[in-house]
Amino acid sequence: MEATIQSRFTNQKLYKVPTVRCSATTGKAASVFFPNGLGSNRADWQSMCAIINSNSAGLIPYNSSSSSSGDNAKAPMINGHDTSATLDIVPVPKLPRPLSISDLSPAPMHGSELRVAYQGVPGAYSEAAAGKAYPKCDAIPCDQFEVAFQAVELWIADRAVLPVENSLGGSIHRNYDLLLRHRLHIVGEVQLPVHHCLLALPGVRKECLTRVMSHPQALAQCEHTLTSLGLNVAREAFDDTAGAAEYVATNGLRDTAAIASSRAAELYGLEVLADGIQDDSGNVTRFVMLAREPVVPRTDRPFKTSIVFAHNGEGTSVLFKVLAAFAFRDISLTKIESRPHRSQPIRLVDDADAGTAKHFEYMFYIDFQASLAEPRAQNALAEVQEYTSFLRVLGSYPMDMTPWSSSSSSTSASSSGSSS
Ligand SMILES: O=C(O)C(=O)C[C@]1(C(=O)O)C=C[C@@H](O)C=C1
Repeated sequence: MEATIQSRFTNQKLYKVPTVRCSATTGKAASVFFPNGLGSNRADWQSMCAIINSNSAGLIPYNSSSSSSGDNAKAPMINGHDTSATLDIVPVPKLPRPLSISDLSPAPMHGSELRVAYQGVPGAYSEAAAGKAYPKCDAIPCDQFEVAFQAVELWIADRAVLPVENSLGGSIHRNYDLLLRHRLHIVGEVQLPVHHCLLALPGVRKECLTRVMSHPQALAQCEHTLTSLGLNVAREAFDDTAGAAEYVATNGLRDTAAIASSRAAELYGLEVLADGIQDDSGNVTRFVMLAREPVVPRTDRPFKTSIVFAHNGEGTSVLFKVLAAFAFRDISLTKIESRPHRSQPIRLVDDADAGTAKHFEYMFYIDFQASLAEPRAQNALAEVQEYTSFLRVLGSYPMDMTPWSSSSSSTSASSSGSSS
């Protein structure tokens, strides 16, 4: 398991192919027991989560031996551009280097501040989200989502803050899949207004640009604006927005712009060619906070609960029954997402006359607006369990109730009041 994509000494990306190895699913059924009336103390709650997680762990173990493609990697030659042709190299200040898989030895770093892992380099929106969730935290950059999960599991970090959905681009599927494969608990959420800028080296004009680099979500969030700015540029995916800015700066690329935050422009010495280039001024990304221990659910403030379940191929009726279990108890759903069932992606149905039908199998993720301390939520889940072959509670946590303001800066670190 090796992933050297960042030089330890120069803070510059080298981009050998990352080889993160993640788990596969086994597909065995698991059961979950919901006592009628959950105890209110931490011990009860933790033992309940342990039951849930031991069941889900049996179904979908996390191990590091099977393969996955990992996050994007890049070679120094991109779309025929020789990135070694460095012209005006802007001096980039020494910033914390993102954690790599190779850094993940379980030696805890002790300190008084909460250590919060995020994916990306300083200046990424995820760093701002970490600051919003935990205002005085020590934010730890990680080069992949997977590494942020492992940093918490191995006690290198106390929390991870990871994006799960964006108002324009939709769900960040990789993190849904990783939530299932790891055993961390969702302990909170923050919603971050995302305000993108077009950044280039000082003196570069828009007309000189042939390429724009950024995180795929950021490229998608600015698609129409790029066209309306008259930019006829190739879009190039990068691991994170600030990483793209750093790459443009350290390689002196005068034909390439990055889409990133104004903080990234300051950090990497780039100029803002255009400000607020997201296609919708209300562009917002929702992040979840992850921890090794769950929070004790409460009823004195708005809570959300996130679950994931699978069923044994009885068509749409199961989904209907699950939704009804919430609807009849007046519990609002705030999100529903489906992902391929990794251990059983396809179900074959033989029909003597018509041949073999191939149905896709899914994992369903649901967020609902209730605390697991509420009997109506416990009863709904007890009912859901009857219809499903696998059920796991990912977390029951305080909702982000920050007053909505689409214009507030994504890089300001105001408290959401939802820290756990
Ligand atoms: O690249 C970054 O700066 C990130 O923090 C990642 C990310 C994402 O994954 O969606 C976060 C917020 C924005 O939606 C764009 C990119």
